[in-house]
Amino acid sequence: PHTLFIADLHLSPTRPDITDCFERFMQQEVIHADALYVLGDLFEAWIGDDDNSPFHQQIKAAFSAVTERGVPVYFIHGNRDFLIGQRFARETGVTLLNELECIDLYGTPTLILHGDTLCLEDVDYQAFRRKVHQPWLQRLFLCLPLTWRRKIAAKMRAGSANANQQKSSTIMDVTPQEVQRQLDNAGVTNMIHGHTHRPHIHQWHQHGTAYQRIVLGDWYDHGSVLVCSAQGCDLQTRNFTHR
Ligand SMILES: O=C(CCCCNC(=O)Nc1ccc(S(=O)(=O)N2CCN(c3cc(Cl)cc(C(F)(F)F)c3)CC2)cc1)NO
Ligand SMILES: [Mn+2]
Repeated sequence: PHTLFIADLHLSPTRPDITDCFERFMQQEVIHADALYVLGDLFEAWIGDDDNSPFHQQIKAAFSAVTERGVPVYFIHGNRDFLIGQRFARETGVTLLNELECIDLYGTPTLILHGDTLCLEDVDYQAFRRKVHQPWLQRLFLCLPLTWRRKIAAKMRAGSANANQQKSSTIMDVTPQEVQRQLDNAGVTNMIHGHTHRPHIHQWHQHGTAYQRIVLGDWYDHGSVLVCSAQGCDLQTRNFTHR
């Protein structure tokens, strides 16, 4: 019995190699798991559940195949796919979670989140996030014709790509004080998140207590999967096949 965690796949029609690896992972591994948690940035972009392209249908079918076999799949929004909604959940059987959740991981209470809310030094991003998380703006955006949303999204992805290149790598990492604050606020000692694309199992002590923070890796040039069981957690890679 084991539980699987992935994040930051940034699935897009331009990267069929990532999609192939993801589909193989779903068909061969997730069907045998207790559960799968997707901790955000599953997609490189998401402009509404009504964007029903063949690519989106392909990914949705991969989720339906495992949820219909009784394997629960949970999703936490990332900074890219924050507009994934109830229609996607209904069509795939995926359960949407809040941005911060505490789960019982084989007896260890564990805080799970995407991780972008831990990066307090990236003030531009935090301002962007506050803006696009306003319910009225989300409702307005989702009312626009898909063609308009596609144009706006293309501009914004170009914008965030070049903004990211200019940021120093440290501001793109988590703020340690915020990590500790979130753990102590929840009263737990274990955390799993993605977003920073810096896979690692961090372990430290604070006032005589042992803490652990597991960061999931992105799927840019190979898959990254966290396999957790009663025996503990193991951060693993999955190779892409040559196409
Ligand atoms: O990625 C990283 C590094 C950190 C990068 C941070 N930057 C980042 O995430 N940027 C970004 C995220 C999503 C997209 S998008 O294409 O999916 N899409 C664009 C249009 N969206 C929208 C929604 C609303 Cl409510 C309102 C509007 C409005 F009002 F502007 F029109 C637009 C919906 C989402 C484009 C860029 N780490 O993993
Ligand atoms: Mn992210």
